[in-house]
Amino acid sequence: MSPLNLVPPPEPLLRAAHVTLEYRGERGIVRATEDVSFDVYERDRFVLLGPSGCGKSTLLKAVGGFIAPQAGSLTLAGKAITRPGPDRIVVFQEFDQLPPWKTVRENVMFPMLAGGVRRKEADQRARHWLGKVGLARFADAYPHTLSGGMKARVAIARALAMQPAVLLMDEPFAALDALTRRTMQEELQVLWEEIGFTMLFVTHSIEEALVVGNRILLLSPHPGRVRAELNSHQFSLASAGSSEFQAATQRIHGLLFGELERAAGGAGHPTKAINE
Ligand SMILES: Nc1ncnc2c1ncn2[C@@H]1O[C@H](COP(=O)(O)OP(=O)(O)OP(=O)(O)O)[C@@H](O)[C@H]1O
Repeated sequence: MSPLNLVPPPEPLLRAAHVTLEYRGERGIVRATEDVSFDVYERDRFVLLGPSGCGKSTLLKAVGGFIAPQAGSLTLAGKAITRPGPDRIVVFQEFDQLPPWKTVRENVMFPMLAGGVRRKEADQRARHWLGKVGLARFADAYPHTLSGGMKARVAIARALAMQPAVLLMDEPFAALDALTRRTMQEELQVLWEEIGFTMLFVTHSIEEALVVGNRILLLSPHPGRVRAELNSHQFSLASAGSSEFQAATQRIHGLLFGELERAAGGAGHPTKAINE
């Protein structure tokens, strides 16, 4: 034992190390992110925040195993990510990803059955998770009869029923009206408190990042590079109107856009590091 009796820090569940991502098409190479590094630990609600086009979705796709980095590496529990897998399930904002000819319960069962889970167990797990998101009564309804918020809940139930190591969420609430969006953020928080899953959440809304996340990675405009990383566990929907919340919003805005606004002659906020 070392004389200082130091406890080694926990290993990250998900590690992005110097990740550069590119698209190669007929019109040449588009660099989406450059040299991006971050660590996600178990039970983190880790948010990728940045302006449109900074490569947030591309990073999520790479973590999902749909595209490979040009440089750097992505590892989950120490193993290189090389392909999609049931340990990383993505929830998108296009809820019409729910096949309309399947009932809500069949929609939740579908990926489990495709992954080899027996029908009886898939059915039990679907009912369990639909109960968790408050949709037990709608198990036999068809998606077109549901509101946008209810479809979002089905997508979340379907993802969590797969028991992924990391839940990947790509602007899942962006298409919802403001009130429903807030409700969904709150429900996600309640689910997380109850279950304690690990989540990687993409958004370009500063307020959403502060409410949903416990840690936020700020990315620069295209191509996305890391601007800063900060803790945000002290914020929730309840604190959204507070002066502390407003101050954090302003500071993040400055970190994200300060240089751009100064370059454009605007009243930008100074880019100072956040060391919380
Ligand atoms: N399939 C593709 N082929 C070529 N370029 C792409 C492709 N998908 C995205 N890009 C480009 O890669 C860059 C990053 O895109 P990405 O969608 O990851 O950004 P984002 O931060 O998620 O943006 P938004 O918030 O608008 O969704 C952009 O310049 C985009 O035009």
